[in-house]
Amino acid sequence: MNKCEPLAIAYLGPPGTYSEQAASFYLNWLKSNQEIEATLSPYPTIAKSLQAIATEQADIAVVPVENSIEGSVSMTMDSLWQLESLRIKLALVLPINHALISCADSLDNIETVYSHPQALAQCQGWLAKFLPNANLIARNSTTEALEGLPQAPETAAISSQRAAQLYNLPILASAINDYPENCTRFWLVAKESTENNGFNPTHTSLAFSVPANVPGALVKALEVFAHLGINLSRIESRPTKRSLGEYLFFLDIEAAVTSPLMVSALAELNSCTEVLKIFGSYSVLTVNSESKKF
Ligand SMILES: O=C(O)C(=O)Cc1ccccc1
Repeated sequence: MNKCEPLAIAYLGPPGTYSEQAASFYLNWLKSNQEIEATLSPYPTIAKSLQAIATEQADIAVVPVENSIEGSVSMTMDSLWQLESLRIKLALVLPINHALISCADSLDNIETVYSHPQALAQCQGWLAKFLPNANLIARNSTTEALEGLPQAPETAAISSQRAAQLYNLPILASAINDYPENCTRFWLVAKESTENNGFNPTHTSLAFSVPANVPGALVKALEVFAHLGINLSRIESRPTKRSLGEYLFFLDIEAAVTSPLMVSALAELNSCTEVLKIFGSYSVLTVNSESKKF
C-alpha cells in the first residue's frame, strides 16, 4: 500500500448493502481514531471482494461471515480457504433489519421477490405468511436485487431501509425479518503483511482437513482444545470439493493465536491434521444501531 493513497476498502456492492454499512463503520472508525483516510470500492460478489485483496487492487475487504439466524456464508469460507496470504484483522457484528421494497401498490400484486440468499432465508416465515405464492429469486446482494424494480411493479426486493432511501424506492413493509435480534458478523480481511490495527486479538479462526478414512480423526483434533480448556465459538464443515463425503472443518476459537495455550494447541493440531490454515487472530466489535454513522 502506498502511504499517501487513501486505504481502499472492498465490499459487496452495489452501494447500500449491509456489507457497505459495515465498511462505512470501519471507514469512520479509521478516520476518527487513526486519522487514516479510506475510500469504499464496491465489488459484484464476495469472492471478488476477497480476490481484490489477494491481487492488491484493494487493501481491506469487508465480507459477511455468519448470521445469527441463517448461519455461515459459504462463499466467504470457501474463498478464504482457496486464497493464500489473507488474514482476518477485525470482526464487526451489525444488527440487520430488512424491508420489502417495491413499486407495487399492494402486496397482492407481487409475483417475484429478489434478494441475497441470506436475506431471503432470514425472512422466510414472513414471506410464507404474506407472499405465499411469490417466486423467490437469489441475487448476489440485497442492492443488486433492487435493479429493475421501477420497471417491473410486480416485483419486490428485500433490502435495508437505507438502500430504499439511497435509490429513492418505496418501502412496502418494514422489519420483516423473522427474528428481531437478527445480527450478522463481518470479517475485515487484509494481506498477511498488513500492520495490525491496534486492537488486542481475542479470537482466532482456522480451518483444517483431516487424513481420509481415519476413525476419530475429527475427535482427536477437537480434543486438543478440550484438554487445554480452550473454548470454541463455532465449528462448521464444508465439502473439500475433491470427493463426496470429504470435509474441511472451520473453527472460531476464543483465544489469541499468540497466547501460550494456543501455541501448544497449534503444535498438537499440526500433528493430527492434514492441511491446517490459520485465517487470523482478531478482536470482535459489536456495532449498535445508534453508532452506524454515515
Ligand atoms: O447483500 C447484502 O446487503 C450483504 O451485504 C450480504 C448480506 C445479506 C443479508 C444479511 C447480511 C449480509
